[in-house]
Parts: sequence; structure tokens; C-alpha cells
Amino acid sequence: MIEIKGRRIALIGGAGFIGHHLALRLKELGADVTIFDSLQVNNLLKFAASTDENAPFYLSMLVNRLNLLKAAGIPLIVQDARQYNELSMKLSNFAPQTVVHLAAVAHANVSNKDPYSTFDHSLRTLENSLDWARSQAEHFIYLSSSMIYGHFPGGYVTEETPCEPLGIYAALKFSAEKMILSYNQAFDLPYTIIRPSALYGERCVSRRVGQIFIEKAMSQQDISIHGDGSDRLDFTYIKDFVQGVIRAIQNEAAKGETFNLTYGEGRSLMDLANIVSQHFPACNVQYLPKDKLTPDRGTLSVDKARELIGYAPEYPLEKGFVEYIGWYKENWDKLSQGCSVLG
Ligand SMILES: Cc1cn([C@H]2C[C@H](O)[C@@H](COP(=O)(O)OP(=O)(O)O[C@H]3O[C@H](CO)[C@@H](O)[C@H](O)[C@H]3O)O2)c(=O)[nH]c1=O
Repeated sequence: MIEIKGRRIALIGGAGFIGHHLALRLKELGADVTIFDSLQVNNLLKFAASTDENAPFYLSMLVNRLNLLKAAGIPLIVQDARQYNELSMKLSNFAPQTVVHLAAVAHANVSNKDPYSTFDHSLRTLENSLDWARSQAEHFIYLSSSMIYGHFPGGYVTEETPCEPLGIYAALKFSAEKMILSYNQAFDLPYTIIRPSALYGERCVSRRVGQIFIEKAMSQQDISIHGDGSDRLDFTYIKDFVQGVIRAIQNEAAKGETFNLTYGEGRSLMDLANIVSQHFPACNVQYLPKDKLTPDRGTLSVDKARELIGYAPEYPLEKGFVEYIGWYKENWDKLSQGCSVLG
């Protein structure tokens, strides 16, 4: 086992949804964690400049994130990971043993509309991190996506299922995985690739389906299902996901491996909508057409992560999503008032 306590861990793009949750937990476990983030991508700078009526609402979640990081004593170095020299210099100053690369455009629909920016923020940043890590890091961890599989054959994938990415986002994630493998081949860089799916949880501003459903229900609007509601996703609560990433950091057996890290059970959009309806009985459901770049998904097997690194997810939708709804109910008024001190 690799000792987490005292380990120097750099989170590149670590002020995002996954990164800040991971940083807070690592810090609790005694790691010496530092975040490098430009705060530009789906973060403060985007929402500060936005005229969208929801912007103040999301800004208050983002400021709450930063307050939590500050209160935990986690350094945040504001650095654009596209800038090779500056990033390299700052990484060398910190000298991390583990590098977790999270910087990316994390929205399939945004990527499909803006490939240039996605390449820049996802692959350019990755190349810069890899190039620093290749001679100096003990372990490089990359967050890929379940989207690289494309349509799941029979609604089920293992890490061995051939990848048939659909659309720009998925193709760039697939390219990123290949870049990491090539850095391992050329420089023996120890790596772990992690494939998440349909993450949800507190302080997410990514506007994925679970977040949208709750926010619409909270503001007495109808929710929309794209398709007939039978599409299944492996919804994963951020607490399970963070547990899995930490197990990958801790376990030597994770090196040189690719893992699915999800709850491990595909659930339908209708299941998700039904949970929302139970908690918001006045909420109506509408149906819209499905996007042609949305693959047919389902369950990602997590057997490999269970066996090799002891991953043990604990949050089915009925537990994790209900906890998430509770957080919204507790904090809705404060969020609506732009308050950044949340429960
Ligand atoms: C926003 C919204 C979405 N949907 C449907 C469309 C999809 O079938 C499914 C999930 O949509 P989204 O939550 O937007 O996420 P999707 O485009 O599938 O991709 C996400 O999930 C990927 C893999 O989980 C991540 O790698 C990507 O970062 C992320 O963008 O829910 C609805 O039915 N109603 C909605 O209001």
C-alpha cells in the first residue's frame, strides 16, 4: 500500500466538481494536496462573465467550494494548465509524487459544439502534465469517461469491451488514453486510467441530468426526458467515486491499469425521474427527442476495481440521489440569495 498521509498529490484542474471533493477527502486523510486550476473552465471566470439568470446561483456554489478548500488549508495555485513553462515550473516547486489530471471540458454536448476549445483544454493540458510527470512523478492518474465505449453492446461493458467513441468528446477522451499509454511505453510512466459515468453530487455546476431534474423540480418547472425514459446510465454518487480514486492512489496494483469506477448498475432515466417525483409530487415529466450523439449506455462492470483495489461502492440512486436532493432542499434559499456559506 502507498501511504496517503504526507503524500504530495497535485490535482491539475482540481477546482472542479470531482477535484474539490477529492481534495477535501485527501486532506482529511492527511495528504499534502495542492490544486492547480485556471478557474476558467466551467468555473468562476465563466460564471462571473455570464449574463445567464442562473449564474449567481452557480457562482455561490463555486465560491462555497473555494471557501471549503481554504478552510481545509488546501493550497490553490491559479494556473492555466495550457501554459507549459509556467505549469512545469510550479509543479517542480511542489514536486508531487502523484499527479491526478482532471483538467478538461467535461461536457459531451459542449465539446461537440466547440471542438477547438475542447482539444485545447483537454489534450493540450494533458500533454503538459504528462511531459512534466514523465521524469518526475511516481504515479499519473487520468480521468477518462464511460463515453469512450460508444454504444454499450448489450447494455454492459467491462474494461475489455472495444471502444467505439461517438462524437468529439468521446474521441478526445479516447485519444487521451492513447497518449497516456504511449508515455508509459516511451518513458515507463506509471499510470492509472479511470472511467467514470454519470456523476452527481453536491456543488456540481455541470448541468447533467440529475442536477437539472432537481433544480427544475425545486423551481416548480417540468422535467424533460430525452427519449422514452428507457435509456440507462450507471449513475454514480461523488462519494463512491472519490473512494475509488483514493483506492487507485493507494494501491500499487492500480499501476498500469484501466478501471471503470461507477456504482456498477445501469438505471433508467425513468427511475431517476420517479425518484424526483416522489420527492416533488407536483413535478410533471415531458418527453423530448434523444440527441443523435448520445450513445445507448447501461452498466459498467466494476468487478476489476473491486478485485484489484478493493473498491466498494455504497450509494445506489435511492441513497446517493436522495442525499443530493436533501442537500438542495437544505440550501435552496441560500443559493437563490447568492449566499456562499452552505450546509
Ligand atoms: C440534461 C438532460 C439529459 N437527459 C438525458 C440525455 C442523456 O441520455 C442522459 C444523460 O445526459 P447528461 O447528463 O447531459 O450527460 P451526457 O451528455 O450523457 O454526458 C455526461 O456523461 C458522460 C459520461 O457519464 C460524461 O463523461 C460527460 O462528461 C457528461 O457530459 O440524460 C434528459 O433526459 N433530460 C435532461 O434534462
